[in-house]
Amino acid sequence: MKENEPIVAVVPAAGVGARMQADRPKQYLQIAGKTVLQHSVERLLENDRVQAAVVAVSDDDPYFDDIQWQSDKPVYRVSGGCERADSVLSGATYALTFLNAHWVLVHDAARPCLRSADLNLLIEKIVNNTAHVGGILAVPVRDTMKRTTGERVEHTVDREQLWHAQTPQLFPATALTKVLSEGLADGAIITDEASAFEWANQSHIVVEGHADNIKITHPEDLVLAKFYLDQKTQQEFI
Ligand SMILES: Nc1ccn([C@@H]2O[C@H](COP(=O)(O)OP(=O)(O)OP(=O)(O)O)[C@@H](O)[C@H]2O)c(=O)n1
Ligand SMILES: C[C@](O)(CO)[C@H](O)COP(=O)(O)O
Repeated sequence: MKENEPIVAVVPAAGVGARMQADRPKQYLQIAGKTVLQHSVERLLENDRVQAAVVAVSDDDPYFDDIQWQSDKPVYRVSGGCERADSVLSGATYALTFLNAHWVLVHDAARPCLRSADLNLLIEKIVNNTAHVGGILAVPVRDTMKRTTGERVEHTVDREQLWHAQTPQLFPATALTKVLSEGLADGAIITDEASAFEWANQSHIVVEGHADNIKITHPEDLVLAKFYLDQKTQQEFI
C-alpha cells in the first residue's frame, strides 16, 4: 500500500437487533462501561492507518449523540438504510465524497471483540495486494455442516474451503460505492460487501482471523463478548 492512502472506517449501526430481544438495539448494550458500538469503533480508530469513522445510524436513534468517544479522531454520523447494505452505501458514499477516502474498512457495530493484530493483518494483506480488489476477515468452518429441508437432514456439506465471513471487510472506496449501488439496483442479495464484489465478478480474498471476533446476534453472544473483552482488558491485544 502507498502509506498515505487514507483508510476510513464505515460502521453499519442502524439495525434494531431483533434477534437480541433486548430493551434497545444491541449496539447500545453495555460491556465494561462502554456500548458495544463504542468498543467496535474505538478498536478501529486505534489503528494508525484508520483516519476517521463514519457510523450509519437510524435517523431516530436517541443514543448515538450522547457517546463520549475515547479517540482524538473524528467520528461522523450518517443516516442508515432499510438493509445493512444500504447503511454501508450511505457511509461509504460519505467517506468517498467528503473525506477523500481511498479505502473503506467496513466493520459491524455488533463485532466489539476484533483483535488489533487481525485488523493489522487484513490491512497489510489487502492494501499491498494488486491481484485482488479487496478482502475480508474470515475463519474456517470447524464443524460438520448439514443442509436440511426443515429439520430433515438432506446431506453433509463439504467444509473444505468453507469459511465464516466476518468483518472488517476492506475495499477501495470508489469500487465499493459503485458495486454496492449497482448491485442493489439490480436486486442482488448483498449481506456483506464481498457479496457485492461477487455479483460484480471482481476477485477478492479471505484473510484468516480468529473465532472470537463474534457478531453479537443472540442473547448468549453478549455473555461471550463480555468474557472475550474482559480477557482482553487483562492482556495486550496481540
Ligand atoms: N438496516 C440495517 C441493518 C443492520 N445494520 C447493522 O449491520 C450490522 C450487522 O447486522 P445484524 O447483526 O443483522 O444486526 P441487526 O439487523 O440489528 O440484527 P437483527 O437481524 O437481529 O435485527 C449491525 O451492526 C447492524 O446495526 C445496519 O446498519 N442497517
Ligand atoms: C456482514 C456479516 O457480519 C458477515 O458475516 C453478516 O452477514 C452480518 O449479519 P447479517 O445478519 O447478515 O446482517
